Amino acid sequence: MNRQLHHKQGERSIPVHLLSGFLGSGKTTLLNRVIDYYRMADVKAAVVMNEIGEVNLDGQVIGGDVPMAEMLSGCICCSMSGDLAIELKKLVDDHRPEVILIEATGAANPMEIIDAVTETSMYERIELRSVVTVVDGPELLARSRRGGRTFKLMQEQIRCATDLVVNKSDRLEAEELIEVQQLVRELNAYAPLTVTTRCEMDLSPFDADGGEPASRSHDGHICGASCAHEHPKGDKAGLDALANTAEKAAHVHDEACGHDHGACAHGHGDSSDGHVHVSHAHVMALTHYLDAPVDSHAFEAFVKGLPDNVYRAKGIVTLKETGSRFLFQFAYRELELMRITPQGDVKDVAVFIGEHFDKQAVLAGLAQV
Ligand SMILES: Nc1nc2c(ncn2[C@@H]2O[C@H](COP(=O)(O)OP(=O)(O)OP(=O)(O)O)[C@@H](O)[C@H]2O)c(=O)[nH]1
Repeated sequence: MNRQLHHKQGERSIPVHLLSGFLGSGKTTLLNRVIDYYRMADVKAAVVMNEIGEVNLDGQVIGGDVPMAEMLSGCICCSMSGDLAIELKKLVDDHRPEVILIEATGAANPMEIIDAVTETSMYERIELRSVVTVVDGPELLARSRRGGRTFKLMQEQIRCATDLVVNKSDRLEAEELIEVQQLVRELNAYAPLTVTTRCEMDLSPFDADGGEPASRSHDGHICGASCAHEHPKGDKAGLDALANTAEKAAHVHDEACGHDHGACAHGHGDSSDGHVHVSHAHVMALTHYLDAPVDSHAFEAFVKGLPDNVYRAKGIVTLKETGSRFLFQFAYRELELMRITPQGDVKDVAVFIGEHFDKQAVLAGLAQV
């Protein structure tokens, strides 16, 4: 059934694009490009930013002209999915945007967010148009060799995409790039796939008035307009079993919505409580406010020496040498500094994200810079 019928005849739904992808894969880089694209086309966009840490650092690089809802200190895919509905409604009521972009935390399972957005679309004039998953090419390759929970989460994010962006191709050899594409294709054979460096790509999938609503087919695959294909059931043996597990926990949605939830053929974690959910509780964040400028060399050495299980760090620091302020980004052992003039009253801060790392050791290291 046409979901637009939930709303007054003739009233257009606001397209929502969800940006998914693991921590540091390039979601904010893509978000910036898309916002610029909308600016040039004079399309009024609004953004929902979600960060695991207590501060919205990514929001610092987005211009102040874009209405933004911030959801901090948690992950919208679980504890905050109710809040997402409220934030979406508020954005629509207060700003009447023509398009909404949601950047999920890199630890988010897109399925839960997809559910929250589609639920909201039943009473608000919004419509999930695409789920764009940015894949960190080198990281996916490395994780595929090691396995583990983080690799599982990355697989979820790939499976649920309507559009796939294999990013950081500059850090892959030609044969590695082929391997990454094969890996991605095994997980999601349907979504259009673009290989990028710094998410440089054709942005027409984000056109505000183009495309069909993203919808979930019977086999759980979510597809958009560009997805003109048959959806074979159980294209991988293991997926059937996982889909069955998901089915058990499916809360069948209001009939009018035209689809039942939980039928997505993707692997989840525990389902002991009957609620199937991939566990990313192993991902933890440390937010620390800095009360003094840092020495640039000592800071660089500290960040580069962070333990391997801290796989993402970002923040704002003031450099002792010049007194200027920088946004720092550390993803997969690469550090980048960008000079900024923070908007509003923003303190110097460092956020570290990783798996079971020793917070005290990180703080002790930071105290030395
Ligand atoms: N080498 C390389 N670095 C990239 C590329 N794309 C993004 N980066 C860098 O990777 C880091 C993380 O990029 P972001 O766009 O902030 O990633 P994100 O997915 O928003 O990160 P989280 O919000 O922490 O999940 C930044 O330092 C980017 O400049 C790329 O194609 N190649």
